[in-house]
Amino acid sequence: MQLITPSFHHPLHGVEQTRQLEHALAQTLPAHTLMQRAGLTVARLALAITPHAQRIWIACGPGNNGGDGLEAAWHLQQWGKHCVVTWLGDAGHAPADSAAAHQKLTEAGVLIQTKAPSGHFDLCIDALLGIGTSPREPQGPMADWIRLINAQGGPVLSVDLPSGLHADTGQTTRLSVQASHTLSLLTLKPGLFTAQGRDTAGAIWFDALGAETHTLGTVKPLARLNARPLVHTRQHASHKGSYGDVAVIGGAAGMTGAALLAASAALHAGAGRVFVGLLDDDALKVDAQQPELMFRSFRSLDLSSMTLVCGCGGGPVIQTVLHKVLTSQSPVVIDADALNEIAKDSTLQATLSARRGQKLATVLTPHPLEAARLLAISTHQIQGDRLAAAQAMAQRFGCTVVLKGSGTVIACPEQTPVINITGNARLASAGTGDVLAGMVGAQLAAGHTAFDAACRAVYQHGHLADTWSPELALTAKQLANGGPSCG
Ligand SMILES: NC(=O)C1=CN([C@@H]2O[C@H](COP(=O)(O)OP(=O)(O)OC[C@H]3O[C@@H](n4cnc5c(N)ncnc54)[C@H](OP(=O)(O)O)[C@@H]3O)[C@@H](O)[C@H]2O)[C@@H](O)CC1
Ligand SMILES: Nc1ncnc2c1ncn2[C@@H]1O[C@H](COP(=O)(O)OP(=O)(O)O)[C@@H](O)[C@H]1O
Ligand SMILES: [K+]
Repeated sequence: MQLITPSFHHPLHGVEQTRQLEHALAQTLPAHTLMQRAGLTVARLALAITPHAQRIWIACGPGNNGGDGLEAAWHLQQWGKHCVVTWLGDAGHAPADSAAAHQKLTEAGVLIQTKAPSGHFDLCIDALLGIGTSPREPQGPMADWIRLINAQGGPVLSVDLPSGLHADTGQTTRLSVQASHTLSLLTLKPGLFTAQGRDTAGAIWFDALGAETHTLGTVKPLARLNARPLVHTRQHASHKGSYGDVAVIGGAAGMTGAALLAASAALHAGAGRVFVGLLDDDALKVDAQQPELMFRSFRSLDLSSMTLVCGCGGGPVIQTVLHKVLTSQSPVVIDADALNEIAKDSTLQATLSARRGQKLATVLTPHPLEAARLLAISTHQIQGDRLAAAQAMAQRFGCTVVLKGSGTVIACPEQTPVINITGNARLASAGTGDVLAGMVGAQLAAGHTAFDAACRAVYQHGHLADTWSPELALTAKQLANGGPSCG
């Protein structure tokens, strides 16, 4: 069993893949073994997180998630805990593993109740729903028990998934369990890490139930967790040309700041030289706070020799430069208003898609609303299945897509998508997206592929937020500078 941390690189399997693995593994083991292992590991974690808990409520649902709870209760009872077990199942109709667990617990003399318990519990174990969750709203006792678990206010350990959270998408029913810990069994599920997942699951633990890593590798995962990027030490005999040039194109009248943030971020993320092509003719010619940045008119930029970060603060006028940017042979990051203009224009969309045939590196960095415009669907639909939405955009435009938000998804045709778990809601502040675009630009300029550049930058962007001092405000400017202590 292990606690999942951002540096943990792991495949994420959805419901279908998890069932395939479960089936394959169960055939190699005596009956009920997987559920017995699940129950034991749940009981062990319960003990680890609340060693002094005496009164424990184990709320068990009608399926095999409930069976895991019954098995856990058996162990906790053996270890001297006062277990209050409630079950929504029916011994005559329960799945075979759960029915066996029910019989074992009954034979041990544990009372299994059907009514909601009263009083306070030192720990609630939520074994109501796992990967069998359907999107229908919980009703009756299931709904009452979820409310009661959430009202306890103490630690809640969810078995496999917080009840109500969908394993594949991270969507929840309106009523769902708010866990402080979740122990994901056999596989890690993508829904734990994106959309509502991170808010409902609490600390996420994983137990492979004895499955070997190579067994998990036999079924293609839906996604992977983003890995901490390797940091390469710079060769002594290198120079600024070794790290590439970035040109930020954007900053229409009144929106210079967004372009400056992206440029500053590219500079601090290691680009050799950073140019700024502002779209406002009356704009800055130099930034005294950041004299390293070189200001040029868009027309005078040699687009063929640099990585282009296009769109930050671009306004509608960005439309006038997009054809030239998209037909350049350079690596390109497309953000913000450039995405909105592409969404409106089928000719630009075709130009964008044509870059794939020329093997040109292209990264799109939409937030959910920009993604919705690109796919001509609603933000609600994007958020309803973020993995599928990022993959649809990557496929449609033939490039790498960074779908931002909690659990940013990075997708690219023919690659397993990646979910990033660094970062937190302190990033919900104006300009942090511009900073990310600049950071992706620096990684592209350093020579990484579009997918790797996106994965590296997204990880680092979130990591900065995770290690930010709690006493200090997180602003985009300081994020661009690499952190609050950096000026
Ligand atoms: N996979 C593995 O490797 C292993 C799996 N194990 C465990 O098994 C779990 C999967 O078990 P599972 O397939 O029986 O599904 P589960 O989550 O118990 O739910 C199904 C039941 O809930 C009901 N129900 C559904 N949605 C509902 C709603 N919204 N509101 C109300 N009710 C709803 C549904 O009713 P129905 O829709 O059929 O009417 C059905 O009765 C898995 O997560 C893990 O914990 C481990 O033991 C060993 C290894
Ligand atoms: N709640 C959150 N959790 C994690 N990351 C977040 C959260 N809110 C915002 N972010 C990150 O902050 C950045 C915001 O980007 P964006 O919405 O484009 O902002 P802006 O347009 O103001 O620059 C993205 O990288 C996004 O993933
Ligand atoms: K559960």
